[in-house]
Amino acid sequence: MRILVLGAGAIGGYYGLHLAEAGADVSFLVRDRRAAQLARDGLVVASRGQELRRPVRHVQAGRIEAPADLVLLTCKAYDLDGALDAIAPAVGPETIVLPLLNGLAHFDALDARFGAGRILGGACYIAVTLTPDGTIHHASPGDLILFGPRAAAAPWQVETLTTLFAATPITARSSTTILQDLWEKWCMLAAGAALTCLMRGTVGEIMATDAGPGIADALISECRAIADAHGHAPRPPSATQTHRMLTDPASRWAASMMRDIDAGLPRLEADAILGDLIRRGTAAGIAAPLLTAAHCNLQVYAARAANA
Ligand SMILES: NC(=O)C1=CN([C@@H]2O[C@H](COP(=O)(O)OP(=O)(O)OC[C@H]3O[C@@H](n4cnc5c(N)ncnc54)[C@H](OP(=O)(O)O)[C@@H]3O)[C@@H](O)[C@H]2O)C=CC1
Ligand SMILES: CC(C)(CO)C(=O)C(=O)O
Repeated sequence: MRILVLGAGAIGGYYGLHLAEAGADVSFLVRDRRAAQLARDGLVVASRGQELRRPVRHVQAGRIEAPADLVLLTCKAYDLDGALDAIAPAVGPETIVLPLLNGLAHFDALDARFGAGRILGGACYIAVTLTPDGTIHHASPGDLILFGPRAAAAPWQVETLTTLFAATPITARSSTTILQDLWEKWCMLAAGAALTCLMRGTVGEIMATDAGPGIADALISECRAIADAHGHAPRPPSATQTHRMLTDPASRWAASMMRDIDAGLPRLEADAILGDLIRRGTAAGIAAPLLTAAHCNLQVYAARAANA
């Protein structure tokens, strides 16, 4: 199976490297700066106390010669339009696209461009960061990836990808409930990103304040109400896990959007993760005042960064 990974960033690089290590036919579609890094150093992942480094095949936009069987789409939400232009020559009649972005906002653009039938759903539970030197740091104990068809039967690529992941150390599962999985991940992430970005701290730091635990509960409830209104209320294991994760007094976790703020990145995925959820709430008649305050806060951050 020919796999094209759009982006050799944190997510694309981590999963793509492990697939390549396991012998899969993987190429990375990258831009100039990353192409130079890959040519010089190979793809480098620091994970579980080990450094993995290997040369990888990479290609730049305009140089794609044949369709891929599977495209892994791993850009940030704010780069989606350019990324869709870049992968278009690799999407032939039989190609399947697996986006691994957070949230659900990307599906409208993907479905309109390539047709909903060929767009899988995918969600990752992992904390990985690409540093300026090109190394991908894996900071979470786990690396779960879920993927599956959103409506129709699974195409052959799903089974092949499952087999390929089985030859890696990654925890990977094909799912028959990927839309529900995506909503559960989104609820957890939106509540966690709103909490940690609004307060600019880790969950543990926030739990040590007077109002922190109540605000965490209220954010979880806002996300749940919106998901419920769309028929996707988090199931009990996810609800329990989210509550535990976002109220743990000993936790040093903050959402990746908060890590992006700490790193001074000028662009955030606030609209895809919070704005889109708030709009879906509004459409269903559900107010989300705390999510809205967090989104406003992040819009001010982005405006300041853009004007700096
Ligand atoms: N990091 C994490 O722990 C997790 C991230 N996610 C989600 O995964 C998605 C990806 O995040 P992440 O991997 O962290 O982001 P990164 O910024 O680390 O990687 C994204 C990569 O996409 C590349 N890219 C964007 N547009 C193009 C293009 N047109 N052509 C080629 N390459 C392109 C960027 O390249 P360039 O270097 O040229 O800008 C960048 O290297 C996000 O939606 C995020 O929310 C989900 C779970 C966990
Ligand atoms: C899985 C999780 C919550 C890991 O930090 C994430 O997706 C993020 O922070 O963006």
